[in-house]
Amino acid sequence: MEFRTAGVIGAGAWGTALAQVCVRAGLDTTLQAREQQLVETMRATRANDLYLPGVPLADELKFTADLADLGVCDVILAVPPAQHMRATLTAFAPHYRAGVPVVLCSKGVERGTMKLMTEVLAETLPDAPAAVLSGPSFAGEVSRGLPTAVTLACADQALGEALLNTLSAPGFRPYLATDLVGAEAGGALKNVLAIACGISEGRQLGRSAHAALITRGFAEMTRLAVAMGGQAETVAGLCGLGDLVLTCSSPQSRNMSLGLALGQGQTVEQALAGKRSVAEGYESAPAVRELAARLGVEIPISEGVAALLAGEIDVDGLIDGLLSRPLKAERV
Ligand SMILES: NC(=O)C1=CN([C@@H]2O[C@H](COP(=O)(O)OP(=O)(O)OC[C@H]3O[C@@H](n4cnc5c(N)ncnc54)[C@H](O)[C@@H]3O)[C@@H](O)[C@H]2O)C=CC1
Ligand SMILES: O=C(CO)COP(=O)(O)O
Repeated sequence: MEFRTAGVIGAGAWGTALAQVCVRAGLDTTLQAREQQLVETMRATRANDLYLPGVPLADELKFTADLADLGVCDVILAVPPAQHMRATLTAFAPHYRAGVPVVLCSKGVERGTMKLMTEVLAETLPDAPAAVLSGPSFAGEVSRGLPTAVTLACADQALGEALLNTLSAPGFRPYLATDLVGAEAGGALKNVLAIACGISEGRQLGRSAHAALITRGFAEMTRLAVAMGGQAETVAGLCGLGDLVLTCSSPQSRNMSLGLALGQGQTVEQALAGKRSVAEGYESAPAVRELAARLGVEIPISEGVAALLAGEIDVDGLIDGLLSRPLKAERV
């Protein structure tokens, strides 16, 4: 299996950064943006000023607004916000070539259906071999070539190995896994938990609270992932713990910075006002909450964040609720 050409769907910050990685990996790469104007600007300025300002884009990178142009690619990376994955893949379906692997790079759970991106893929492109790419990776850092390591999950070992070789690039080191559900659960949950860490930071609750939140957040991430059919070992890797630590530790994270604003007293509307970029934790929180309830899994931190975002409680209510839970044995 050899892949020479890559098509990246979605020219937000992460799609753009991954397109840079593909070029660095030696792939002939086309980045698709839904905004025609952005395509023209990127062609003219070699920069994505809308979603990833200040990063010079590789000379070899090609741009298009037309999904049909990706129909010839050997591998597809799907990077729209999770809530738009279904519509995006449905629009791509007429151009999809059977057998071409689709690497899902978005982090979230679909609202309403509570489905993971692999399930959305199976319903929109039923014949597409799936992989999930997820891990600690801020677009701004990766696009500049700063190093990181991520999880690449694929159920088919041979395809997984081929994708691993295809997508590894200087400074970008994927590790192979077979557990797609675990990889997806980690990426979706860490965004909700990062909002909680941001709130703690905004309220100046201290480093101890921060560490306690990450640790108990990891416990609930593991519980939910396992109940969904994933493996605890996967969640303990880059796509779970790794990404949780990153996202909870830096205001570079859109999710953590949303929490910071809430902790500092802004309303949800104020904190999101004028934002062009997506905070997936905000988008996925209701679905994560519903999923956990359906599976009978306790996720008190994420549940509290979902309740706060839904306007059911305020920040004090969230903190009091977490600190007044019954005392119990420490376990996952
Ligand atoms: N930014 C980052 O550092 C990372 C982001 N991700 C994930 O990548 C996914 C995409 O995030 P970003 O690239 O950061 O997005 P972004 O926040 O930079 O940009 C928003 C994107 O949403 C697209 N969009 C808006 N409305 C749309 C619609 N109706 N249909 C389809 N697309 C629409 C825009 O065209 C744009 O590409 C998310 O799931 C995110 O969690 C994963 C790893 C790192
Ligand atoms: O997923 C990310 C880093 O791995 C990006 O996090 P944010 O979406 O919170 O910015």
